[in-house]
Amino acid sequence: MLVGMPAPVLDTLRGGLVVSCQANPGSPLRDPFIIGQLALAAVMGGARGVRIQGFADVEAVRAVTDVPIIGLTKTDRDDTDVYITPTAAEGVRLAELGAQIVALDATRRPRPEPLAEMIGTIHAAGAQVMADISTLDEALAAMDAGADIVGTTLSGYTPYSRPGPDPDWTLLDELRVAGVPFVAEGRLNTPADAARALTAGAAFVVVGSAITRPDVVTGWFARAVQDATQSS
Ligand SMILES: CC(=O)N[C@H](C=O)[C@@H](O)[C@H](O)[C@H](O)COP(=O)(O)O
Repeated sequence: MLVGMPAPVLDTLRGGLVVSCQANPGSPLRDPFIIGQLALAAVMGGARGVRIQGFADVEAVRAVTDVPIIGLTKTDRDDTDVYITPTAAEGVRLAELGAQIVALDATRRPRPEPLAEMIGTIHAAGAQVMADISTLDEALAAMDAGADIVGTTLSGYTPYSRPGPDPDWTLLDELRVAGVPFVAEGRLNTPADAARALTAGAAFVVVGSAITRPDVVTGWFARAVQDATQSS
């Protein structure tokens, strides 16, 4: 059984729902004030924590709520495909702004900084580390490197992991059998998916698009309506 460092903040999330409040580039919701309101609405609905992207949004959300924040950056770089919190400096800044947990890319793709060093630096800044992975091997390596928990966030987003559109239920099973503490995240698009993920062994679940990306959810409905129209 692999066990991360003592995890008081992570423990408060155990068995609960975390809502990812992020807006894609170009979305009319991409504004720190709006992300703060989305976070408040999520907490009102029962979210125990929130997952927030970018310094301005973490700062805005911390100003309006005390719930645990999983912070991350999304940084496009020319030198690597790693884009979720690619450097320790970004992780430290997120911690300074109020993220108790920092999420970072722990895939095996070439990375700008060694994973273990990054995790050590973020721990020293007082935050816990959620390692976003896409395969079991990456999860095991991330725990060896000192991560507190892994997240299935990047399954389907690396060229070698299982593609969507469904959640990667196989990966959840593999993590549970291997005894890796994990968060289920990615394409949990219904309450039944979220409940199933907990039954499958997840410490807690993170849901994003289905709750906080109305543009994406509208697309699901619009396509279904269009398909129905064409087949009638
Ligand atoms: C792959 C990637 O960059 N995922 C991001 C990570 O923070 C977010 O865009 C997702 O919304 C989040 O993981 C939740 O997933 P879903 O929106 O499927 O519930």
